Amino acid sequence: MSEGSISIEYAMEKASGPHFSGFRTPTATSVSSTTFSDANVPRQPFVIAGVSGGTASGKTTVCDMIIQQLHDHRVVLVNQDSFYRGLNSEELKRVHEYNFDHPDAFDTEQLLECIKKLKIGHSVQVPVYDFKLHRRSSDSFRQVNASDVIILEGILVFHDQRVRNLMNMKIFVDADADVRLARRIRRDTVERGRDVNSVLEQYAKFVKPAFDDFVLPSKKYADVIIPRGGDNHVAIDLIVQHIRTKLGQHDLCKIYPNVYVIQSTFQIRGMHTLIRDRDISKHDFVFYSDRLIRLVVEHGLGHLPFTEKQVVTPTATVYTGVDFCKKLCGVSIVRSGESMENALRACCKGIKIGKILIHREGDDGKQLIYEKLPMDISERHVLLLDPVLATDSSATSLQPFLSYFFYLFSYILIPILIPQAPEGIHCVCKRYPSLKIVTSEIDVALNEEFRVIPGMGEFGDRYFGTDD
Ligand SMILES: Nc1ncnc2c1ncn2[C@@H]1O[C@H](COP(=O)(O)OP(=O)(O)O)[C@@H](O)[C@H]1O
Ligand SMILES: Nc1ccn([C@@H]2O[C@H](COP(=O)(O)O)[C@@H](O)[C@H]2O)c(=O)n1
Ligand SMILES: [Mg+2]
Repeated sequence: MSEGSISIEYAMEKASGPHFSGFRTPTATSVSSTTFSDANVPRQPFVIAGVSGGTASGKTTVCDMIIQQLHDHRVVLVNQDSFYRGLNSEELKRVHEYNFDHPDAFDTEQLLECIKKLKIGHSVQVPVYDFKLHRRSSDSFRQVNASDVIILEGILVFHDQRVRNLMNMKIFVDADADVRLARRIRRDTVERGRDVNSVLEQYAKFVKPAFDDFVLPSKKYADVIIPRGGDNHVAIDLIVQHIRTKLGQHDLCKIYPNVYVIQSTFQIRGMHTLIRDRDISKHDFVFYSDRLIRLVVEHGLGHLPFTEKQVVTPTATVYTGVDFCKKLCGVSIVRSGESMENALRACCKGIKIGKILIHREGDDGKQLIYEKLPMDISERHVLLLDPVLATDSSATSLQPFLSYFFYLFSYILIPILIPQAPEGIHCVCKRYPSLKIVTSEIDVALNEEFRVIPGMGEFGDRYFGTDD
């Protein structure tokens, strides 16, 4: 590898930011003069979730449910309401003419500053707002510590682009307008010191027009829309599961900088949901596995070193780009690794692909019994194809192969894998820190029978149709 290629690889990695969305290791500047929540170690949130929706749609209720279900993680809630500007005496005299539903009613600069601080691991003091007096408490604040998950909730949290950009996930809580109005009347008369007439008047004059002008137009930014709010247990479970998965991956990525999890989107979650479904048809299992494999392979190729390359465009200008790494080959672990060969061939024209077969005898008597590898493999980067790295014992079964290569050659090996168990990743990463693992998802754990949970069954059998 030339010096040039190293620096380009480094520059590209640097430009592409953290290897896992939302997580950034603390820098010297981010850890200056601050009180940190835990033992002076700045905690960086992994997930910043925005929850928006009309008044009384159930935002606060949904957030409470998410927080309750994520009880084993550190989660904090920040309400946009806390950033209402306090009214001055003139405004207070004519409070019925004040529009609390307009974006200008909030101190968005202060909200931004607060979320940015939490994002880099600082604790913040959030104002306490009084809906009866329409002002902030002058002497009390709520201390919010940086956490793994920050939920920002409010009618207009998607309105300002700068606030939106801080979110990894945007949820819109939907409910019929008449249901919301009925709830609002009940809540504001019981909890916010209003009478029915004032609620109805405020609703017609300000709340409904502002919903149409500002809240509803921001719904398009949502990643997930929850109809029926807190009654929609399925949607809330899915969101909680998604956050849990991301947090589990986050921990591993923190420990091993050589583990790369492709950024999860709801498309990718959807594909995992399908291939994990035991009732999916064989045809669909293969179809969605192929789609996922292709994504992982493309992502893995992005971690290979590049060299700089200049081309002349049809407009006779020079474009400075990069050249693909040419010296590579695949090695598939027979049999399930063969399911990844087509994707690799589709991405790398004419690529050489070798094979190894690891025969398993009992729990620890693993041995390599077959290998057919390209003659010049020592000059190539190797993409080791194995779709599932489950137990640490299955990871150990790769060790004869890995040790063999590391003994003979000193180049980077890049296995490409889909759903993984943390135990397997720990085992391989600890032993081979210079190897890179690229995966689409990491499972929660292994159960007592060493099966991956939630898992996806025997991948090879399901893919090649030998599971019945
Ligand atoms: N699914 C539901 N069924 C019945 N009442 C609900 C439901 N969701 C919320 N509420 C009630 O409606 C009111 C408004 O809900 P809240 O979660 O505070 O909405 P938001 O934060 O969107 O304004 C509260 O009094 C709450 O208890
Ligand atoms: N002093 C205030 C401040 C706000 N409001 C109303 O609260 C609504 C937002 O809170 P939700 O929990 O319903 O999202 C908003 O529609 C304001 O009209 C208020 O009445 N008085
Ligand atoms: Mg609320």
